[in-house]
Amino acid sequence: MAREALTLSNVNAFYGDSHILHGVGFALTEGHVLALLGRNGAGKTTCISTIVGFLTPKQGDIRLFGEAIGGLSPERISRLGIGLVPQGRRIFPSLTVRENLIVARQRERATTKPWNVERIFELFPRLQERHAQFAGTLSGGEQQMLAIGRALMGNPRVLLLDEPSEGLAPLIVAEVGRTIKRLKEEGQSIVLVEQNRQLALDVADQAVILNTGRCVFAGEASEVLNNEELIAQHLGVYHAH
Ligand SMILES: Nc1ncnc2c1ncn2[C@@H]1O[C@H](COP(=O)(O)OP(=O)(O)OP(=O)(O)O)[C@@H](O)[C@H]1O
Repeated sequence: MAREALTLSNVNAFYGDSHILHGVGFALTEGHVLALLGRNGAGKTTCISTIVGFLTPKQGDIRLFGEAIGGLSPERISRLGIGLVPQGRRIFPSLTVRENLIVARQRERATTKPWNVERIFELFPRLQERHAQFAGTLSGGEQQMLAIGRALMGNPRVLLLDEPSEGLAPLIVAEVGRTIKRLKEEGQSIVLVEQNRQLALDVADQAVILNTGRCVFAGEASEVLNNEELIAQHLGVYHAH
């Protein structure tokens, strides 16, 4: 039976006195892609920050394959197997592509097929071509590939992607979509935060919608795709280009 890779139950999180997440709960099934959707300010990034330990939940439970991780340090959580591709990519601009990957390496977890620089270059041949180039000189799409590669170097059991398509041209966005599908084929469990609803629902199995810090939907991604009412109420209008 499929296991729960990441489970949030009744998570409440604050920035100072501002109560941002109100009883958020959902479960990512192992090997699935879960699209975390919602308008600007709905609490998606706050949710990611709470999972990775940048923010301590005031209440609630967060589990990685059954092990409680809520409130642990970001370093611990990362070592236990949560990988993050942060919003805005955050690569090291003055290190080369290869160096960016090498510094992201972590002590190997017992996995059947650990990631290494060679495997990342197989996944992204473009990065191999540019391996000696300073990362700051890469295009936005290449930087996004590098950010994903850096997260994979930690052999995450769950990979969190925060708005990977942000600021990228449509052709590159499609490539990001193909990358996510390929990682899923390899069994990677993924939480995908996206403003680009079409991309997210195209690759996702599951979907969760946040509205002002509350979960207003959790179910199959296909249930959201054609649910005009749900979309109008919680996601606004999306203009496909
Ligand atoms: N550091 C902070 N201090 C105080 N309030 C914050 C902080 N960061 C975010 N917020 C507030 O928390 C709420 C949720 O923001 P969050 O960034 O999680 O939303 P989001 O769904 O990720 O939206 P976006 O797509 O704009 O990133 C917003 O009302 C925002 O103003």
